[in-house]
Amino acid sequence: MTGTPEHTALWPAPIASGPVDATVTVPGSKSVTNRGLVLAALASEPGWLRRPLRSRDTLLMAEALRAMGTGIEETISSSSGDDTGGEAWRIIPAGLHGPAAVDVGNAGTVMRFLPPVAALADGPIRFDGDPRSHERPLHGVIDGLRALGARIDDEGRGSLPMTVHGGGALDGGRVEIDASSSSQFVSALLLSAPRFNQGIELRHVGRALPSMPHIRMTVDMLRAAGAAVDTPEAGGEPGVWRVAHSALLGRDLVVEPDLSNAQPFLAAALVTGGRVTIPDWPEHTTQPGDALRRIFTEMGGACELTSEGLTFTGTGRVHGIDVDLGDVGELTPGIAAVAALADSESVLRGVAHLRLHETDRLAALTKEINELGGDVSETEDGLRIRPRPLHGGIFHTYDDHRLATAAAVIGLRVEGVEVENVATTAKTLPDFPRLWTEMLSPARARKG
Ligand SMILES: O=C(O)C1=C[C@@H](OP(=O)(O)O)[C@@H](O)[C@H](O)C1
Ligand SMILES: C=C(OP(=O)(O)O)C(=O)O
Repeated sequence: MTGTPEHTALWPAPIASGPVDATVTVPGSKSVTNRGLVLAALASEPGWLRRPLRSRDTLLMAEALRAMGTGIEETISSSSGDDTGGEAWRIIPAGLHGPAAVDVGNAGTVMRFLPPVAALADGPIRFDGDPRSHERPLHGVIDGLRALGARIDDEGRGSLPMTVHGGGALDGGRVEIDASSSSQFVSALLLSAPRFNQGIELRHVGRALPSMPHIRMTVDMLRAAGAAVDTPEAGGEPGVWRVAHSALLGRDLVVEPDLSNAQPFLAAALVTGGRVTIPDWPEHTTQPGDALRRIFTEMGGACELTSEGLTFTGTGRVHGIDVDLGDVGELTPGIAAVAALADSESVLRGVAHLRLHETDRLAALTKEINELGGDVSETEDGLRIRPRPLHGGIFHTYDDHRLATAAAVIGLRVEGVEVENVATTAKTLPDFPRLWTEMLSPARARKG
């Protein structure tokens, strides 16, 4: 959260005139798309990403990899050759090289996953991004890469902007990092590790690691690309991951829908006592958004996973919740929005690291919900939310996509909520306003 917001464009959040009843097709996962791009660029043969997410974060990733020499062709695939239809990206790995400039925007995945790739490239790669990217932690990646043999010029900042002087190869080997401020430090070093001469033995030292499902996603995707990975969970040493040096295969990967971006739509079913179906909800996934089935059920709804997708049904009652969100931190803004509309108090724990996300999410949610008449207070590691009758007003979003979608959820039940800079949802869900309006439009309501 920084000073007075500069964006003045206001989007009147539509109120729900009754229970929503809709099917909402959610675009691909940001986390899977950006891991898929990195692994494909490091592979020894071309690969495909089908139904990739096309949003600011993923386009920045694609652009950065192109700048380092990777071929990425964006095509609309026909039904022949695959049964997914729609958009498909062909990724053609090539010798990675500088000089190049990478704009990370405010994408944690780009600013953290790409410096190890740049260390493998030949030549200088300059990294910079939005002002907020200078404040987001990067020390685990910088210190880790240096310990593995990389040359990085960050002018002593320990953060962006910086230049990675790629030497065309990296020794790799043993390294210790403190990844308690972001799981992405671990994912970043593991993703490129098969290409390090000695692979990696990565040890996390420090407080608890957040976002474990995202680390599992990294490990699963590495294994699917042919890498040999040892994890603490598979009977390995606690806090230690090992990746062997190996070639990576080019894959043909269909990207799952982004379950964290499904959150506001499921929340709409919950807070209006309606029903929303998300097609293609995966039966098994490492995405943290899958936890919404449990969390939103505890908050008063019910869900059913069928061949049609996930159908979530609200009952008209919304309960508070006491929950540790350390594993699923990116769901916090959406859960806070629902909690502000509940019939009892909520305590959201385990998310102190959200103070260093797109904005200080704990401060921003507290301030903005309280300005609508709410009673939210920050705890050491989260939020305490006591529901109060809310009123309309401007909800500032601090360039944070999840603040904007959280505000839209509140706006379903509170007349006169105006969301500042709803366009910031383009970070991961450019179509959000259209999808939201269509969900609410009677003409689009589910038939039968
Ligand atoms: O690896 C990933 O794709 C992500 C990991 C998490 O980061 P943190 O561990 O920094 O919270 C999550 O919040 C972010 O949205 C995406
Ligand atoms: C924390 C998030 O993003 P990033 O990948 O930029 O860390 C998020 O999407 O909620």
